[in-house]
Amino acid sequence: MASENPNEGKSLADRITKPDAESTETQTSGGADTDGASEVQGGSNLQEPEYDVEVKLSDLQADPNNPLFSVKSFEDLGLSPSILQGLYAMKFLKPSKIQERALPLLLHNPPTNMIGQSQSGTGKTAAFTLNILSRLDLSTDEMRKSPQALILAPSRELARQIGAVVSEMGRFMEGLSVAMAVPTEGKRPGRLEHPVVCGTPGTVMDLIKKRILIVNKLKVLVLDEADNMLDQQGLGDQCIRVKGFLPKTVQVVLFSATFDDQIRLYAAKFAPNANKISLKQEELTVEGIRQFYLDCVDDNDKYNVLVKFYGLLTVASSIIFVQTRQTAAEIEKRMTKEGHTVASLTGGVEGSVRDKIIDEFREGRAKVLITTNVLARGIDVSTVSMVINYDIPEHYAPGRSRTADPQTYLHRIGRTGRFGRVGVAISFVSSREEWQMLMDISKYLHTNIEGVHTRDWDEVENLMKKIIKNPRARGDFPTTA
Ligand SMILES: Nc1ncnc2c1ncn2[C@@H]1O[C@H](COP(=O)(O)OP(=O)(O)OP(=O)(O)O)[C@@H](O)[C@H]1O
Repeated sequence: MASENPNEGKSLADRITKPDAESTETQTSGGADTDGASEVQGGSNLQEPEYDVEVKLSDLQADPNNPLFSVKSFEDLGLSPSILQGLYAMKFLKPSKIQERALPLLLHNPPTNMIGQSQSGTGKTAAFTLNILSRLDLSTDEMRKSPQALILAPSRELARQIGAVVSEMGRFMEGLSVAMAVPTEGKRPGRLEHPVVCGTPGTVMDLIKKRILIVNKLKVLVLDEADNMLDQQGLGDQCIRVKGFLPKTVQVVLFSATFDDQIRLYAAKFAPNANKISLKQEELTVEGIRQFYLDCVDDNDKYNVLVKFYGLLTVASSIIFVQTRQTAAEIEKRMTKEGHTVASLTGGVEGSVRDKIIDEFREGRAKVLITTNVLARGIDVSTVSMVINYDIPEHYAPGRSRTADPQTYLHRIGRTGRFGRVGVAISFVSSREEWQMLMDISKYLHTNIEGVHTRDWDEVENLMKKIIKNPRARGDFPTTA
């Protein structure tokens, strides 16, 4: 089907310099102390040395079995010169598979809804952002002040991260500005007069009701982490209410790394007649994330193992996921006492304090982030080379036997291994029940989670170091004896 994208066929303006390939607010809070699920943000710049990144990334993007593979270039996708300029400034040389597949469908006119699935860290943000930027009308002052695209995300951190990506990718587009719709301290000065608005559902709903956010010119609605947004009662209701205020013609775009069968049906109602890009169950995990589990004697022993682990390893950055805010606070206290610089961010923290904590981690001032599921999704910090599941992710079902939550596991471990990098995910197991939950996750994801013996810490150290040393996934990992 031929694309009717208005930018198609336009030649590149001379001023665009393509980099040389050779050189180159959370509303989620599950229970009293167990945070729901949400995500973080991230700058889009690769933080590894350029020569290393470029050479190896191009290998990955030439492999048809890799989620980063593509045959087309960004120019082939019919993007405008100013957008291409933004992409090249970010050192995006080639689209990933999801970008290459989704963009022609998203850009086609008349606009069609989309439900898109792709593994963690494979560039879904750019896929929906490029559609938004391509559809904006910034030709008049009035339009530059009219919200035309709305992006909803489950956490304050993820909303901020996406907002930053949109601004960066569109920085050569005259008249582009992005407004954040996340909880603020104090009163808002006035209307949100920006073509792109990015926020969390509760705040967005509130701003629409107060007529601070005027939505009658809205063309695109994106739900990032859509399964999570539609699945959680509070968030789902708010998303539906927000959509109810938007013009009927709005293009609804849903993206996530996971859509289980039930949510898929629901998503199809939220985004009717959508183009769909789906993954098979066995395609959900990315090759670069090596998964292990460590046996701990009991719940108390988990902390000893954690300290031992951090005593051995100096990894670039790592995230420790726990089930409750109390556990997060306890680990923070104890690790700080041991001399580690850690940051802890849970649903109990609010507003701009959250921004400070996540920025501290992003900028590498704190190398360890302790968090709950509130940051399980979307966070993009490329230096994260290790994720620890201090507690195995499980569904909150009081009074019933414990059941594993494979989707949350997948999102948590996906905070490492971003865009072809390698990473290690380690889950702590302190009972037979937890081991069974982990095996259920492994079966669900068709993935191998290897046991590591804590009897021989030298071996543990060597293994982790070998994996983390290699910045890109190449399929030649060392294996356990
Ligand atoms: N075409 C590209 N070339 C180079 N880097 C890219 C490209 N597309 C995206 N990236 C980088 O890859 C990283 C991961 O992208 P992104 O955060 O969009 O992943 P995602 O698919 O949304 O992951 P998640 O499911 O965890 O939310 C980001 O740092 C982004 O800047």
